Amino acid sequence: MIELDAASVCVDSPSGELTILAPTTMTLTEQRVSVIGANGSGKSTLARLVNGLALPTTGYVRVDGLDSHDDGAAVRRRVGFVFSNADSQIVMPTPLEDVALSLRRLGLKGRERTDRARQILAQYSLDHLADVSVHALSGGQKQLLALAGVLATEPSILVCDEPTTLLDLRWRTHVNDLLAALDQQVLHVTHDLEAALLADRVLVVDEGRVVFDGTASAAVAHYRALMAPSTAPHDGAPDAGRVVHDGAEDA
Ligand SMILES: Nc1ncnc2c1ncn2[C@@H]1O[C@H](COP(=O)(O)OP(=O)(O)OP(=O)(O)O)[C@@H](O)[C@H]1O
Repeated sequence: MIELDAASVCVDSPSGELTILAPTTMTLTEQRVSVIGANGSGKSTLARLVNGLALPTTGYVRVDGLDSHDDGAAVRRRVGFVFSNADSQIVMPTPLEDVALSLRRLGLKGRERTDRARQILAQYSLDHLADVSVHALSGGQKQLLALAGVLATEPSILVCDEPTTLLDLRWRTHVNDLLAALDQQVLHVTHDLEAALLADRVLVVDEGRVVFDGTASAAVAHYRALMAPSTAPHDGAPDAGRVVHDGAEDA
């Protein structure tokens, strides 16, 4: 379970303190939560808050009851993070070594760790590439490897920040299908509205605040209206979500 309690993120800028995420309060218990919104709206900031990569300037973030400020290491162990560019995540020369490195976190050593890494690669149909250079992998294979490496650490929650943005349609579908089948709670930041439509709950972020929170279809409709030139965004159906204004919601 993810809880944000008046959590905001501010950064220093040449013109003074800049709020990049306004105070946000919400509890996310749904298995599949998507976050959509324009470029630069604050989606990644929200995602980074959830796994402790960013700390709230005000308020609190708790994951399964653990405070990201006081228990940062425990939160990061619990929340796996997948980036859009797998190159920023893969650090070892071969897939086998990369997954084996992730497994160090679980305390596995030597032969046991190598065997487990091979099993994990096989699970993701990457076993035939176990010992090749990671530079030889396609973009899709790299993203799959990054995902395998994160899931190897057995996180209880997975945060994916636009994991399919750099992938072709076939790989995008493959990665989305894998995410959909996971037992973990998944917070999926995406520009892929088809994927967002499959979520149990969708947050729309705009100009540093969550402006809509509700069912997938209502949230996507809200986002489309927000993005349409010179069209005022309209509220979702009352039972399908809520428009959020400064932490309060419309009746
Ligand atoms: N450390 C920082 N200093 C100054 N501005 C920042 C900092 N981090 C983020 N920002 C700004 O905050 C805004 C939100 O960034 P964020 O990466 O969360 O957006 P996003 O919705 O994920 O965008 P995209 O879809 O393009 O990835 C952007 O305008 C970004 O430039």
